[in-house]
Amino acid sequence: MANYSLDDRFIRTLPDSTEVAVATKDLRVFYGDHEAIHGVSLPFERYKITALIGPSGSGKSTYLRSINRMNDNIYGSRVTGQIMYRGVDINSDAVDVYEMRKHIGMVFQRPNPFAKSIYDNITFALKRFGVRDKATLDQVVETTLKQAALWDQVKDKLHQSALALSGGQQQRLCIARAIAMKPDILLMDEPASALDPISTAALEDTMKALTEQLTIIIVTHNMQQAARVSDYTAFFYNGQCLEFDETRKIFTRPKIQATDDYVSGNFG
Ligand SMILES: Nc1ncnc2c1ncn2[C@@H]1O[C@H](COP(=O)(O)OP(=O)(O)OP(=O)(O)O)[C@@H](O)[C@H]1O
Repeated sequence: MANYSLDDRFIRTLPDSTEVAVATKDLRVFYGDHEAIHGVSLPFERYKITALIGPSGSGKSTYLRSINRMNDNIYGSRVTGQIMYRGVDINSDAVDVYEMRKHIGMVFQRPNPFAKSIYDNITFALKRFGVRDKATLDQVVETTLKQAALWDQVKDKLHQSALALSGGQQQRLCIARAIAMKPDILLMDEPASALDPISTAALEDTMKALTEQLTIIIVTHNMQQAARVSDYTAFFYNGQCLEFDETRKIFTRPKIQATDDYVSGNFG
């Protein structure tokens, strides 16, 4: 594999007028003594989709998970630096992590519905946060399933097990479940990796439609997908972000050799 210089970087600065949903500043993630993310500073524009790309092991998932502090759950991990959200550093000990995750939700690589009905999957967290009114819950179920492009397929079986749905349907249910909390930001870790092309296309349409109400940060190995859905792309290599720019620039005229080699398939 070519040995790329980690000093060779281009990180686009967004104009001051840009509304930034969340930004990391000098974010470092450690697993024990191993520093997996070496000081990444990136802004994520509100209501846009940003794709995180890069070779396996470059730190994309670690970085993504740190944004809503999922790394807190990993024994021995430590995160330093800032994660600025609405003027608050949510990497601070003072932050209520469960409350914060209502604003910054996550969808994982493998669909992980609860072993409950479709309806209960969507309403579970809302009920835990005290929403009891049936009409309100019914409304949330219908709205979120429509947003996730699943309503027509499941409206007559809302009380059947979510586990009986196909993989693509389960993933869209997990999106409906995540958006039921009305998050401001949705983190998606390779959400289409277990899906067929038709389900993937439906998922990408759903993502684009969701940008009317939220900001998406997605890890993907699929370059066509990054080019199709995202507004910005960040290229990760060896725990660093080497290039961050508008997606069309990353895929047509990247400024960094490593990015060029990666997006054109000449890497490694
Ligand atoms: N739970 C963990 N404990 C210890 N080390 C970890 C853990 N998760 C990831 N790492 C290490 O952190 C580094 C970055 O891994 P990460 O999974 O974030 O990369 P990635 O770019 O998302 O890879 P992939 O594309 O293969 O999913 C790797 O060296 C990996 O071995």
